[in-house]
Amino acid sequence: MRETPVPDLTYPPLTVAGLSEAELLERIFPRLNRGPETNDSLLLGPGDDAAIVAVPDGRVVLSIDTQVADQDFRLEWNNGYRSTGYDVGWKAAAQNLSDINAMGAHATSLVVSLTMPPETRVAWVEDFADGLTAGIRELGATQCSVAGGDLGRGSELAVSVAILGTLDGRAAVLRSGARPGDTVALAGTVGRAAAGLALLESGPNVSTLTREQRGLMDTQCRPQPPLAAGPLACEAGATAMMDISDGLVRDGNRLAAASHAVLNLDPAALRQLAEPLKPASVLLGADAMAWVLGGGEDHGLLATFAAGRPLPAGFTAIGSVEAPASTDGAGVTIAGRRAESGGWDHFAN
Ligand SMILES: Nc1ncnc2c1ncn2[C@@H]1O[C@H](COP(=O)(O)OP(=O)(O)O)[C@@H](O)[C@H]1O
Ligand SMILES: Cc1ncc(C[n+]2csc(CCOP(=O)(O)OP(=O)(O)O)c2C)c(N)n1
Ligand SMILES: [Mg+2]
Repeated sequence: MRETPVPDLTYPPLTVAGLSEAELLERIFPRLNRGPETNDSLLLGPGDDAAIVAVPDGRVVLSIDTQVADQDFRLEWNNGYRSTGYDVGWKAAAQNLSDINAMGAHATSLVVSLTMPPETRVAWVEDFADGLTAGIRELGATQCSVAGGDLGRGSELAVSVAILGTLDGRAAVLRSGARPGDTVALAGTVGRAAAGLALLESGPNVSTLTREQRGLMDTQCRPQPPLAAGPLACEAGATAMMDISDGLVRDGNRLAAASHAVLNLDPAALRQLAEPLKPASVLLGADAMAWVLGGGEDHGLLATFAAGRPLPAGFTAIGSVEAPASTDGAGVTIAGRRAESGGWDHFAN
């Protein structure tokens, strides 16, 4: 659990412009890598020109993801909630750990770059470091350390994380291996982060929200990707896998296209996924099914498994893989009918 943050009582509040880079780093370093675990692969951590990591498997899984203020989060949302540094640090960890999870791997280290306007409070940056550390630990990525990073000044607050992972000798699970007859399965949630985003953007004031509604907001601000499920799916012989960051149908279309297949989803399974989102959808006059089909950022896993195989822990069947009727017929269908895409596109949305 999160420790109660020490309030910043200085007035005016200390901002990053009031410290040197070295002084700011001195405040960040002790907040990183605080777990009891030791990471054998980190040979040299923060403090030199670059970090050094061992790659015992001979291969490294590598990804990068960026969050920019007002594109991926807001410091102040329309419902009055203020994203804490802790939220943004947690989400930076979660969305990057998720891409490693989606290959069937586990994360070993990451580097983080923070671009900040000069008026950013030092307390916010410290909270960011705490959130990053807590996200890694509490999501279960106990072998992942923060190997280093970068600080810079800019007009927008932006956070980039590049992350490394290992497959421990296994073959990765790609998007391209789904075959007709396979079961389509989901681990983690879909639609919760989108419902949370709708509450943050247009919902009633944050102070009036119920526990359930706060929980949806929390999924948007501090997502909980199912990190045990990726390596488990890999070991269980998943034929294809990806994480859902942009929406079930949009991402499902990507997996389907890579596999030259149709993912035919079961409407009853989709209705079950929508059911817990109903109260929030009624409150906002929104469509719970649209959140299930189009909502990104829960970072659940979409995977396919050979028919008849028991699904690994955490996965539920939501459909089956079929052969496309024509060469350009790959995509997602619901009970045989082509699904509308929706979902997130940075340049179209
Ligand atoms: N600017 C870029 N240059 C090269 N490759 C990119 C760039 N942006 C994205 N990609 C690649 O395109 C693929 C899809 O990217 P993205 O949608 O960001 O993946 P994900 O949703 O899993 O994070 C990834 O393999 C990614 O590495
Ligand atoms: C202020 C704000 N507007 C919109 C969104 C919704 N949103 C932003 S990015 C995104 C999709 C996931 O981000 P992306 O950078 O595409 O991650 P990737 O697919 O690369 O993992 C969504 C649904 C948000 N989280 N915050
Ligand atoms: Mg991904």
